[in-house]
Amino acid sequence: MRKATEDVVRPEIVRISNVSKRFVMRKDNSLKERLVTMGRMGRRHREDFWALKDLDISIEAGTTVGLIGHNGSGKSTLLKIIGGIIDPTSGAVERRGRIAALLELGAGFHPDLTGRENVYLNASILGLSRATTEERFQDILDFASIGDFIDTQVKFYSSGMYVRLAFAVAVHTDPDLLLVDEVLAVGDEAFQRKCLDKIRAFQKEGRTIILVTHALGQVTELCSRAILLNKGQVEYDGDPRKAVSAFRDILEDRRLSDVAAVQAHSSKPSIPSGQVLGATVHSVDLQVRDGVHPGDDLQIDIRLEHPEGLTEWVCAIQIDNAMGQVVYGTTTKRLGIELPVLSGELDVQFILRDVPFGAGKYFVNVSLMDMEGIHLHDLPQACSFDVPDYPLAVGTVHARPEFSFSA
Ligand SMILES: Nc1ncnc2c1ncn2[C@@H]1O[C@H](COP(=O)(O)OP(=O)(O)OP(=O)(O)O)[C@@H](O)[C@H]1O
Repeated sequence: MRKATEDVVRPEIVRISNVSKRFVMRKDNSLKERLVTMGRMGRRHREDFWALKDLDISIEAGTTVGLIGHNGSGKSTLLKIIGGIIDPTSGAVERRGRIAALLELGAGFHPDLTGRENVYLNASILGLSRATTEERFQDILDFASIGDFIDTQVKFYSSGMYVRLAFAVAVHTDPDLLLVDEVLAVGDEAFQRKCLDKIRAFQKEGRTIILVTHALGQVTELCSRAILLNKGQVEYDGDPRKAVSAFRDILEDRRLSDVAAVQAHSSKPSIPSGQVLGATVHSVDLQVRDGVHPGDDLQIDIRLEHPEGLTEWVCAIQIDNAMGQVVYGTTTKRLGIELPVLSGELDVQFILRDVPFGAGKYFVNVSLMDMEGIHLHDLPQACSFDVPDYPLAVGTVHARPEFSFSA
């Protein structure tokens, strides 16, 4: 087995020079338009789309690089270009060593062949001799753990079984460079853990891994470098934590403009039922620098209005993390608060003591409800706050870790 190359100058394993990729999009017009333009189809219905623009990236051997970015930012296209599955429209890609690629499901295996036949076919495409494949076959089978399905045609496999076998073959072909595109998300948790262990073993052996993932925790945990793509260009390249935080900023900008668009299109209720006009959130201790820190008291100021007077009502807050999962919620009803009549505008405040949020971005949603819990008006993502990185742990909950052992 190879040794990690920690203190050696690392050679370049991939060089991407001035790479751009154009796709031609066919615009489907209505049947009427198609009939009218019949015989003159072609260019009028085709549109160039640049999935990647002028990329210059150099990847050193022995590093683990995460490619992140929102849907359609070009991550898979870049990975396919690195793997030589597709060619760039312009620019050059140089690579060294043996490559194993786990790209989209369905690529690489022949549906009519059995798992066993596909292992031999796939291994030979990846450069392994038949004798070596035979030697490693049992290991591949053990890793995939798909049992008797190995002699079934792969067209009958579930997506999980498929990815198990594909990953097992890829990691047993002794690759210098392993490319993994999101496919790991398909397997069950136990298998994902097994794959992550294998990736860690590869790292120790000094192999290079390029990973496309939407699991941002994986990026900060596994990668030594992360590249953030945005509209086919490199937005950030370097420290994984900084890349993830820059990505969250992009996500927030998109979210806010989506929310603004929804609000602009949603018509006001015809019967006046009250409104949440706005909300702000900040740490009660205004001395506190950037963001909200674990242990701070969080203050949410909300402005509500009702034109005619609402006698029995409830104000609710819900805090979501950047993945849209609810992490906290409460209402004035739960707190047993008797509210005054809501007539005209009114400011209310929630103070959450001693908040234990883990690093990341959080969104505050505010609702005005009646006593039965019927929503009279919602203001989703009314405001947001950031909790800075905590080097000792990841996750939505903050807790100070301590560790001890006894022999
Ligand atoms: N074969 C193709 N023909 C036309 N357009 C394509 C093709 N492959 C990708 N695209 C377009 O290129 C853009 C980048 O796609 P790509 O799959 O690389 O994005 P991604 O960042 O991997 O997205 P996701 O996170 O959704 O997987 C998208 O707008 C996509 O529609």
